[in-house]
Amino acid sequence: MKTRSNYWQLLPYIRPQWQTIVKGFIGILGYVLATLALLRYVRQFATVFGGGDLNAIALQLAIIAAVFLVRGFFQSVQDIYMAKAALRVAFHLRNKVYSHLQKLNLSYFETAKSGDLSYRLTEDVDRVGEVVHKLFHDFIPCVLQLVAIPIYMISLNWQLTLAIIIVAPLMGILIGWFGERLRRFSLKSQNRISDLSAILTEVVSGIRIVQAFAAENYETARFSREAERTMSAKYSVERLKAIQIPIVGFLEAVSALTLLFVGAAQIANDNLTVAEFFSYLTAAALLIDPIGHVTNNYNEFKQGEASVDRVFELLAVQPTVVEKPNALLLPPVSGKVEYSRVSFAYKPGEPVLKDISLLAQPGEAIALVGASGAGKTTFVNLLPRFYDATAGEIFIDGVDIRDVTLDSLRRQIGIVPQETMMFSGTIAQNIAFGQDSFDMEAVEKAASIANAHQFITQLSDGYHTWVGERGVNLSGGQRQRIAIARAVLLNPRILILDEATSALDSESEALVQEALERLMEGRTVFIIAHRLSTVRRCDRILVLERGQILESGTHEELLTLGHRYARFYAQQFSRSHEFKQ
Ligand SMILES: Nc1ncnc2c1ncn2[C@@H]1O[C@H](COP(=O)(O)OP(=O)(O)OP(=O)(O)O)[C@@H](O)[C@H]1O
Repeated sequence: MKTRSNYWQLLPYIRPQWQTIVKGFIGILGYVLATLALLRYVRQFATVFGGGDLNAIALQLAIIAAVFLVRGFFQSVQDIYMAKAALRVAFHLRNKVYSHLQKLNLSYFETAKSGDLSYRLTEDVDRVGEVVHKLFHDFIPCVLQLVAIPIYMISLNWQLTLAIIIVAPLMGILIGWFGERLRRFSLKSQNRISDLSAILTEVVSGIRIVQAFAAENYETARFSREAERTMSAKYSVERLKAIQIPIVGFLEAVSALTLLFVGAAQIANDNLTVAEFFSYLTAAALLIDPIGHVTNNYNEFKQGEASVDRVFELLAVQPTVVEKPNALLLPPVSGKVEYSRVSFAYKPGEPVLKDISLLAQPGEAIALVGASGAGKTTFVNLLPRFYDATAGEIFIDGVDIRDVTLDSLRRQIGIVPQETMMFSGTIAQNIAFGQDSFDMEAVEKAASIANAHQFITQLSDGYHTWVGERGVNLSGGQRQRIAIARAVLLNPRILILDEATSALDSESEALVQEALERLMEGRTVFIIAHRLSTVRRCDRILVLERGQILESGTHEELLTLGHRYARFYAQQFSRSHEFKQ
């Protein structure tokens, strides 16, 4: 059970804004003092009101107008600084969540829904910001007024004040009761919207599959079911609010009527003058607004708590692959890679790699072949520490990869994936991905080596052509060559290549092959190979089966051996048009 609200976790984000908050508080203080001054001048005005001295009345009204002006000024000060502080809290929180997200492991993203994550980073963080804003800009000033104004009222006439506050505890209990329910309903509603947005993201990214399977109606029905759930969750929130507001309003009205009655009785008993009652009524009227705000704020805080929970839930997810506190920088390596009795399991008790040992010399190209699910991807994913081996060690140039910083390790390993992801930006920025500033000449050179220069220069804006979302569409072969250019520019000693399975047209294929060969030259390469031409060219071929190295040797050696690889070759490579020699 939750004992402490997650709101407390916002403190480290609020604290650095203290200077701005103090300025805002000066505004609040000025505002409350001006409100009290207003009550005083209303009382003075009430004494001259019935006297017929128009000059005196005009003077009092002018003073009241001036006090209003001053009060308005302080209100602006408070609004400006508190808004600034709250927006900055949301800004830092959002950045923190985003950078935290980047450090989480692949395993997290394999199960997380991207729509849900983006909702947490946008809507939820916004709502947290709004809550902080409400707290400083609305709640605290209102609470101050709710303290200051009643003190003034008590000093004027305590019997009257007592009449008002009799209903207050009842209201408090009611507000609390409603608030807790609102929080629960809101959490449900928020989760529903998140689910909805997850479906949307899923379908947008997989629209080709949806259309190819003619699953539009199925997806529309699924979305509609989810949307209906979202609607009823929201409806529960609104219905609760709709019940709460009139109940609280009724209690307010009862207090006002009681006040009128007790006021009349006090005047009849000569305990109160009419002017005092005038001022008293103004004070009571000034209380209505803050009471309403505090009620609403309380609801919003309860609703916001759901967002705070969701944001901090994400921040609480710990990466499983972590750097040692005293991790060293991996010095430039020559590219010797050693797997020493490495085992790995995604789920305990279900090993995917079993006791694998391997020594790759600098510059050696190693092809990994094997049936789908044999563990090839898992094997290469251990090297940049996307996952950590469950048992055994991996060394690069004799250094255990768990002893060095992730950054220095990953910078020395280039990866060319099967599907190249383009990020929104220019072609040049995509080639120099992850670098703030880069040398254009080097980018062009890398593109030339990757056989990409020519097609890039033919694009409308050359290297400055926008790609990624809402950018130009590149063909599969062009994307692969961009990925190769990325790796060339990084110039790592170690390379991981995941060969694309989909066939390219023969011209494109030849360009990619040539680019890959240039890229591989002089580097230690692990390549998940699907094409025979690649496999044959490698120094060593590892045949993986059920997480173990079944055979190892050159193409010729393995063919002569006549076991698994030879069968594999006969079954797959010889008959597949993709595996051209
Ligand atoms: N994130 C994961 N969580 C749980 N199991 C996984 C995960 N990724 C892969 N596996 C399982 O681990 C085994 C090895 O998968 P891996 O992707 O390494 O094989 P592969 O040889 O690269 O296959 P393919 O050629 O199809 O990509 C498979 O049984 C797969 O289902």
